[in-house]
Amino acid sequence: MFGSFSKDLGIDLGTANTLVYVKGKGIVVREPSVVALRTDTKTIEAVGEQAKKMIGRTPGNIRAIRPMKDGVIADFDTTATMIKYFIRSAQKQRSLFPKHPNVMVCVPSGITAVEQRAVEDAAKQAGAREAFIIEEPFAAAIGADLPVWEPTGSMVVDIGGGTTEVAVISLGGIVTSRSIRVAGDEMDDAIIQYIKRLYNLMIGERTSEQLKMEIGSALQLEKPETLEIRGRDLVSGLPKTLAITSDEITDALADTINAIVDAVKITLEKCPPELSADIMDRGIVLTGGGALLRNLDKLLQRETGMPVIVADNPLDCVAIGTGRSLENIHLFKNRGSSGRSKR
Ligand SMILES: Nc1ncnc2c1ncn2[C@@H]1O[C@H](COP(=O)(O)OP(=O)(O)OP(=O)(O)O)[C@@H](O)[C@H]1O
Repeated sequence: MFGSFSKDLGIDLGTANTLVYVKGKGIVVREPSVVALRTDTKTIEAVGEQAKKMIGRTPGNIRAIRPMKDGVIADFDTTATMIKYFIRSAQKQRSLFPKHPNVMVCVPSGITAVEQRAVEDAAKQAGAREAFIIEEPFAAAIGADLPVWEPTGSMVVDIGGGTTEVAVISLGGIVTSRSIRVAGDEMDDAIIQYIKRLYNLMIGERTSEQLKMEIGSALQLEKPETLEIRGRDLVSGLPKTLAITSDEITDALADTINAIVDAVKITLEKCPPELSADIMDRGIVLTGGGALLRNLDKLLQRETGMPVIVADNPLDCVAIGTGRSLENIHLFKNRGSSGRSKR
């Protein structure tokens, strides 16, 4: 019955990026989770990379939206359209695809049963034969090669765009977890607010993300760096160029990063002692794009006293784990969604 899953799809439906994984082929689609809608005709103008380019640059009749923004499905129809588009993109790349593959979709662990059902329905509407759900930290742990099915504790911290998911996993289940709606997007917002407050300069989301990625750091750098950015002066209303330092970005990100550190500490406090000992041996593993923020591992190590490791290819762990979980699809059939919290 479960003969070949090579053509089934794993979808990491992220708030920032959506990745599609095909077994034996790897990641075949990697695009921003953005949809551009025409407000007058209510039609889709663009999806993915094309739509992301439109953020902050649309005329009145086009709206670029991120349907998954805060880790929840803000808009069901748009999410369904987006899933459909990504499944089609994957199918286009492999002409041998069946029309109706099984689809495993990865969702934030904080979503409600209703939202979970909405994702399953969206995948079915998009042509999936059967749709399965896997929780994000569980998929991240599989993708980071952690021994999730064994009787040993593994801790994963997945810092994405909309949510940070912290989970302790053992024997195929989430023992304890915490999902907070504080992650990369919140960091970008914090930078926007900081620059506005300090310099009366309004910058866009893309510029603040660039500052975070290029000169951002959780701890001050030994050799501070600077980046020139452009924005709109709120006093004169005119465009202005400004050099921002890495120390300023560290300052701007402090509150957001503290919230992530607190989520990790609280999860550790709730962790059964035997599993804490396993985590002490193996270390806390960071995944998701936020794991790439410089020195976040060092800061977490200092704050928790635990070893902290950034996974290889942190941006891909969830998609890889979602895809690999298709190999154990029978477990998902029997149990509903595997990795479901035992809380
Ligand atoms: N080098 C970097 N430094 C800091 N942040 C980064 C870096 N590269 C990517 N990011 C951030 O990582 C986030 C995207 O990560 P990822 O693709 O794992 O999220 P997602 O899976 O789409 O979101 P979620 O897990 O909330 O559903 C974005 O906020 C992006 O700005």
